Amino acid sequence: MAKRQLNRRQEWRIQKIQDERAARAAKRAERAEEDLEGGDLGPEQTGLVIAHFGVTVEVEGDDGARVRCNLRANLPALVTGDRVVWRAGKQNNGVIVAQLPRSSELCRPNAHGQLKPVAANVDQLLVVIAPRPEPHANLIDRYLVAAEHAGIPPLLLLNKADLIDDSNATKLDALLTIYRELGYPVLEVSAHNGLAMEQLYAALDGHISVFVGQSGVGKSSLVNKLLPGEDTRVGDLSQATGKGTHTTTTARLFHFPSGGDLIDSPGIREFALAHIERADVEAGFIEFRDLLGCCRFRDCKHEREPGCALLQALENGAVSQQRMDSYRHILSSLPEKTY
Ligand SMILES: Nc1nc2c(ncn2[C@@H]2O[C@H](COP(=O)(O)OP(=O)(O)OP(=O)(O)O)[C@@H](O)[C@H]2O)c(=O)[nH]1
Ligand SMILES: [Zn+2]
Repeated sequence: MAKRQLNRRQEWRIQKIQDERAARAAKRAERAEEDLEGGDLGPEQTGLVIAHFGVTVEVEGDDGARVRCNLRANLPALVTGDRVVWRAGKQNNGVIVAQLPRSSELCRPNAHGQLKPVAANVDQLLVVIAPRPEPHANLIDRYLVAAEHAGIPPLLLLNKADLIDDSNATKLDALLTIYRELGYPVLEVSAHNGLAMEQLYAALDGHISVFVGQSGVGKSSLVNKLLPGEDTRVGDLSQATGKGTHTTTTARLFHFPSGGDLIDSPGIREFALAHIERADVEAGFIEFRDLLGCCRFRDCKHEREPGCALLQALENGAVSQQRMDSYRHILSSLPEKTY
């Protein structure tokens, strides 16, 4: 009973905080609208959301200047990477007046299990692997399925190429060959000795990329090398409020000096399969696509059914055993209801 009361009280306090926040946001939006009507704002211009902090976002104008903006009341939630139309205010502030269409959305379930976009317009997913920790094909495949599902082209980045030796070269090569044959680009680099960094710069140039991959493969090392002098762990809430630095977990967009952008946050690095359903997994294995719908039974689960097009492809080598194992492993890890 005591526990329940405590929970209710906590719920009430959370609700109160949320209500107050919403009221403050509405007030700000109202003021922004007043400013608009008063003609106090500059002309409409386009910009890029480089970070968002609750109800305000940091926008980079096309001239590179960064401005903290409120959102006009009728706008949907914006995320890092969104392109917007905005108007500058008088004190390094501004108002977003429109959101431009997104080319892609990276979504993750929030604390309540609802799927929410966390980054927009990402057009390259770098799946980082390394000789150590040893890569797991089914984890790579999870990222590839997630990338296919989101419509974001993936690139496999083998970091720590300096650790390739006689003990692991054959196995790594066999693994990477599967992906190369499927048509996925593969790049071998080393954050430590700088191997193939020029090729990495070229691969990043002109794209908005995100890095994903298991812990310890060297994502931070790569990001630090690509963004020298930039503290990627720190948000800059402070600049506008003057209240000291504030480490944030919100996604943030960075410009690589060599060209291209990165959107990064701890949450994005964990982007994987939480929200994906059976049909998406099938479609996410690109070599299955032409075969889907060709099985004798419409509801074929590709286990041991006669006339199964996937099993046939496995037998004749068009589908590799490793990818089939991965597919089954991923399916078995999905929540029951989606199976
Ligand atoms: N030999 C070698 N070691 C590397 C290389 N890149 C990173 N490392 C090392 O690998 C370890 C893990 O690197 P991190 O950059 O922290 O890896 P991460 O993927 O960011 O890990 P999480 O933050 O846990 O997700 C560190 O000890 C790095 O020094 C590389 O190219 N070669
Ligand atoms: Zn089948």
